[in-house]
Amino acid sequence: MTPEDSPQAVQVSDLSVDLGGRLVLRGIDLRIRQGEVVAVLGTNGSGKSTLIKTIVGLLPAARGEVRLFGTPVPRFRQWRRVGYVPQRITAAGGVPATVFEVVSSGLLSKRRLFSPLGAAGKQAIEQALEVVDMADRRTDAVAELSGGQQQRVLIARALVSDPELLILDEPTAGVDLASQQIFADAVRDRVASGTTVVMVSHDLGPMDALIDRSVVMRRGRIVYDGPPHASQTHAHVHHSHSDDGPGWTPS
Ligand SMILES: Nc1ncnc2c1ncn2[C@@H]1O[C@H](COP(=O)(O)OP(=O)(O)OP(=O)(O)O)[C@@H](O)[C@H]1O
Repeated sequence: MTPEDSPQAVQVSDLSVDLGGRLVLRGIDLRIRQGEVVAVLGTNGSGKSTLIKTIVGLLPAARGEVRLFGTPVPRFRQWRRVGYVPQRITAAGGVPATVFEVVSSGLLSKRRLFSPLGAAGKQAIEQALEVVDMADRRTDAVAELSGGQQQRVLIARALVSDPELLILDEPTAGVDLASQQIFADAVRDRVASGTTVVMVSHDLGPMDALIDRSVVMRRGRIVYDGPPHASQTHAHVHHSHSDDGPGWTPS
């Protein structure tokens, strides 16, 4: 089987997304094969998070479609195959929840709602908490954690179901270097067993070595898709903090 024939984890076809009457994504085509590790790069406001949210079904397509493992997202039900770490938000979302509860929500689609967690589930949660070094905080309220610690809890929630596809939107923003390294090691182990990774990042840090391919966005379009090192001139943009400025300043 040639790489072109291998199964697609993500297929984005002619995707346009409208937010508040503005076309934020325009005609995106992207195919990600199972086992690939893809970085999505680009300036602030270029549409990276919008693309990620549309891939996980949080935003509707105005035109075109997204398929996960061959199924159009509106009909996709196998969410346990997908782990998603959102761009930094408060993990608690205003609801009082402990670290353990938030991580256990990553297993919800694996078991029926309200059915008790089995021993295997508990063990998976403990392992995910160990990976992010939060096991000793398991009974603490997430709202009482620091921002970086909350992000580590979200990472544990995404890893706990051992998903085939990890979709990460700046997963380690605000996370210290030691924790970034621990997370990169956890992702490397999963990649070695065939997990597909799509990751938005402004600073790949220890993840850099894992990337097979980079996609660079600008103003809602893909302007580069290829080997990571050739993307450097496009992407190592020390950002103008606006996509309306004169454009990129390659470093
Ligand atoms: N709810 C919304 N309504 C209208 N426009 C929006 C909305 N959310 C985002 N946008 C706009 O869509 C564009 C893309 O935003 P997006 O968050 O996808 O960018 P990004 O590349 O992820 O940026 P960053 O690097 O800053 O996270 C921006 O111009 C933003 O202002």
